[in-house]
Amino acid sequence: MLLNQTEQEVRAIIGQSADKLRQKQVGDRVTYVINRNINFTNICEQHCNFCAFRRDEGEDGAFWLTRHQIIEKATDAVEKKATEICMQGGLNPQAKLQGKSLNYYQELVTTIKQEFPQLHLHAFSPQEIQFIAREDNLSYGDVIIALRDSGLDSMPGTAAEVLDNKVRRVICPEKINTETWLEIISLAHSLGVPTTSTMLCGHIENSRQQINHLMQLKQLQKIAIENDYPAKITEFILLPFVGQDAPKSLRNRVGRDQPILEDTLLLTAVSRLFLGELIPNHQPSWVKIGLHGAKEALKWGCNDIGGTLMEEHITTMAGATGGTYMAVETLREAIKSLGRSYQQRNTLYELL
Ligand SMILES: C[S@@+](CC[C@H](N)C(=O)[O-])C[C@H]1O[C@@H](n2cnc3c(N)ncnc32)[C@H](O)[C@@H]1O
Ligand SMILES: Nc1c(NC[C@H](O)[C@H](O)[C@H](O)CO)[nH]c(=O)[nH]c1=O
Ligand SMILES: N[C@@H](Cc1ccc(O)cc1)C(=O)O
Ligand code: SF4
Repeated sequence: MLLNQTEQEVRAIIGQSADKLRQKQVGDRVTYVINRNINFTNICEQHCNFCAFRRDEGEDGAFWLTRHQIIEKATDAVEKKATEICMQGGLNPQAKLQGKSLNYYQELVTTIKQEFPQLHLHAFSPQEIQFIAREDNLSYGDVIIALRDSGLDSMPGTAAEVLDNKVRRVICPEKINTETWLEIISLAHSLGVPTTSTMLCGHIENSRQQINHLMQLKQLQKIAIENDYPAKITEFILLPFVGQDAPKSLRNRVGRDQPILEDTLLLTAVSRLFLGELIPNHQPSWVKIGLHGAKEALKWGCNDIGGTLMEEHITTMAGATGGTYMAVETLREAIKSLGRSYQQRNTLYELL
């Protein structure tokens, strides 16, 4: 099993194989996207054991942005030439309009899209879709169609964590299970909404569970392609767990504050080898492993350096040290220093 290799020389060979495959599949060019995160609230009814972002209503540090604040952030993003807004939030049962969660989320979408129709709105994880459906007693399809028709362009494949119900019962016992995550992502593809895919790694999961996670992503992509769905998975992003300020239960069990870069790189390489031609775009998270780590990951199978983000709260609140904003020039310099060329892309990996 590749993931169980501990010797540095053996790991290096796995990395080189992934790097070669990356080169063959997508060439040497490294892409980036100019985007802005907007986390509209951190008030959340759930209590995931890795999450330092969530707050109860009224608790210290709880926030809930107004429409005006959201427009201000989007305006600033457009001034900085952003093509994408990435929007996710806590699951806040108070976030309703005329008694409906869907109305509130649709208003989030139209707030941005009416003002800036050219912006690509990448928003709402499968967990958020399930939350709206449950609150309003709607089907997942009803929710996705309504948001899509209001202007939602694509969805983050977050909330995947590790697609293993045993792991989920420990790290996110209140979250949707594996089957529901897969169902909602596949439904989005069939309804013409592209998604990304992620894995929250480096906590309690074992290598068999990591491989099984990748296998399920592969299967999802096969379903989208074989059924000729109008959308599919655009990229894979490894999200290494940051434990420093995460809830003590998980932090102490994992026993470390920051991700181990060497392990992240090995999994980066194995993900490239394993997902193969089905998911050709791979992105590291500079928020979680730093720009230095992201540059390394570009030698271990990644071909994209991610987004400018402009602000980041979720893992920064967990103690991530990678920063919250990367200027375009910084991303380009990082790519150039590897002897590779850079290219701006949009959310769907079309070159700009
Ligand atoms: C915070 S949620 C926001 C959307 C929504 N509340 C949900 O859970 O789907 C987005 C993702 O952030 C990631 N995340 C949260 N805390 C993290 C941590 N301490 N380290 C690394 N990733 C983390 C998880 O993968 C999670 O699915
Ligand atoms: N790695 C992180 C991301 N990545 C997502 C990208 O920025 C972008 O939205 C995607 O590639 C679609 O174009 N976003 C975060 O908020 N935090 C990360 O750590
Ligand atoms: N917001 C997620 C990262 C993310 C965002 C959008 C994506 O499509 C994928 C990953 C985090 O901080 O962990
Ligand atoms: S990961 Fe998402 S659902 Fe879980 S507690 Fe954090 S904000 Fe809430």
